[in-house]
Amino acid sequence: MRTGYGVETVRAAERALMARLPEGALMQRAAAGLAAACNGLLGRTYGARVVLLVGSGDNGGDALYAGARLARRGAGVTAVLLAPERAHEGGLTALRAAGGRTVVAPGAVVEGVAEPVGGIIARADLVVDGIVGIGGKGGLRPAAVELADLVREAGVPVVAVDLPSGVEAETGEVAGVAVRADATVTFGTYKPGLLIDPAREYAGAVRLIDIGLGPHLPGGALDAAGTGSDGSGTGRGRSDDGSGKGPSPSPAVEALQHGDVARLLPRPDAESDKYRRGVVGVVAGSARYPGAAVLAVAGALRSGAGAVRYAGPGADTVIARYPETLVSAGPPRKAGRVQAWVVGPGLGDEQDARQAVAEVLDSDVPLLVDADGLRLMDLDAVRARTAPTVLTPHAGEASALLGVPREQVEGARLASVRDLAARTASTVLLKGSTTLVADPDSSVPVRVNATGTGWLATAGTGDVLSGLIGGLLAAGLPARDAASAGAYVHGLAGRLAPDPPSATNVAGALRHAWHDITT
Ligand SMILES: NC(=O)C1=CN([C@@H]2O[C@H](COP(=O)(O)OP(=O)(O)OC[C@H]3O[C@@H](n4cnc5c(N)ncnc54)[C@H](OP(=O)(O)O)[C@@H]3O)[C@@H](O)[C@H]2O)[C@@H](O)CC1
Ligand SMILES: Nc1ncnc2c1ncn2[C@@H]1O[C@H](COP(=O)(O)OP(=O)(O)O)[C@@H](O)[C@H]1O
Ligand SMILES: [K+]
Repeated sequence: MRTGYGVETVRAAERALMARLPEGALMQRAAAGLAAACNGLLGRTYGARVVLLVGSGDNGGDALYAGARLARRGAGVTAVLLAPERAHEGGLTALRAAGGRTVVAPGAVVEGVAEPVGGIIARADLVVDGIVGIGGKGGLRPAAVELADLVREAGVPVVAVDLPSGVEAETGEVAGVAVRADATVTFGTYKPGLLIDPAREYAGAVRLIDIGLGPHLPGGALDAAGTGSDGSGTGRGRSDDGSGKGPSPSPAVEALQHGDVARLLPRPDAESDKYRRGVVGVVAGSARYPGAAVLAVAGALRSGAGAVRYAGPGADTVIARYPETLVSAGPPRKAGRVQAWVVGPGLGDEQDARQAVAEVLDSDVPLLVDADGLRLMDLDAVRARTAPTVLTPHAGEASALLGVPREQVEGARLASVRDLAARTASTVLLKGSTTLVADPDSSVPVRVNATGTGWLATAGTGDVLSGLIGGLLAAGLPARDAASAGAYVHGLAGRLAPDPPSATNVAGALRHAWHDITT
């Protein structure tokens, strides 16, 4: 499990750890990791030109100490100071002692000493972005924007310290200009912003440096380095430092990894039969969109469920393509017993479709609602359900349900998915470049899936996903696990399918993804 913690939680863990370490030790660990990553990126440090962008906080301090280390290995290091009088003192001293030099940023609020730095940045072999880290608030200030613009125009390689400056650590939102990094070296734990778009895109390749924070984070998680997260996300907090600030008792976000998904996927045993393995019912497709029925069934057939029932007008098309499906042309209530329903892909909006959605909403088994089903469902009926409900909107569908513009959902994906889950009392999977899965209980970490690829943005892949997750629900997975494991397998299938894949190819590649995960 990869976990991302919010800023208050990180700070509480940092305080608890710092209380046990000599002054400055933590920053030295961070700087050592950062310098090692820079050495790796530079290839040859001796003689390289390195430019540090240095803000007034500890993020700038990390950059300065790392710069000192690079200077001692023969790099020519120049620190561009955004606030010369407030830059980290120890870091400045270390850099100067190592032979590094400092210049004042053009927009810095000091009189008469600013130097043009555009040329220095343009000639750099590497820029280290230490403008601001987890202490950042709101969009970058004008002087920082000016530096970010210079870096973008220069097109030189950039390493961000802890976070790309300008992105929101807590949410993954980006208000205005932010630094675009090729790599981000982050300390102690991932931050949600490093895992969620649009911020994730600014971070480039993220490297986590273990600075000993893990045991002080709730749940004792140590992230991808893999030395301690129990993956339960229950997070009995050990981070309480007595400050009374009350950090969240669990990670804000978590991302399943191969091993986690392998443990979740159903596996038949000696006692299994097709009913015990779960029967999933698919209500999808219409005269207008018959293909959606086939694609949703294709996903369900590769979900590990014991059987797939199809109910609706696409029965003949489905049986012709997949003879193993149990089909009926009537309404869902006449289809026979199922352990979970999938409703919505390509359903259209005729009266029959409306009725079918109402019927499955009324059922007492887990239910996934997608696509047209999201438009046709009655929200009060959704909230009144006793069995788990999973909604799988893309940003457009989520915006309609929330009554906000689509851009607002795309810019604030974490807040949107949480809001929708709370409002609908459902597990919500928000599709897109990073798929998010939120539980109706807001204290439960949001799952982030990053296995996808832009190639998945093609018609019909969402239908395959619905069938797959529905099958996992029928097999008995809890809603959040079914949705996040389904997104993981589906994203991986998108990568394993030949480029450029169609939805049919993605469905076909599900078995390769499954095999890749479980063996
Ligand atoms: N936690 C850990 O375990 C460890 C943390 N470590 C490091 O410490 C970092 C956190 O340091 P931090 O707390 O000093 O905050 P930081 O990110 O430097 O920003 C504060 C400064 O930025 C300024 N500023 C604010 N918003 C701004 C904006 N929009 N645009 C421009 N400027 C803005 C703000 O100015 P002010 O509001 O005071 O005028 C203030 O001076 C963390 O990210 C990591 O790198 C590691 O060393 C070791 C382990
Ligand atoms: N840029 C992207 N990167 C990765 N995955 C994406 C991207 N855009 C869309 N996807 C994925 O593609 C699928 C598209 O689903 P959906 O929008 O419902 O399409 P359709 O309704 O045509 O089936 C979802 O799984 C979504 O997460
Ligand atoms: K930074």
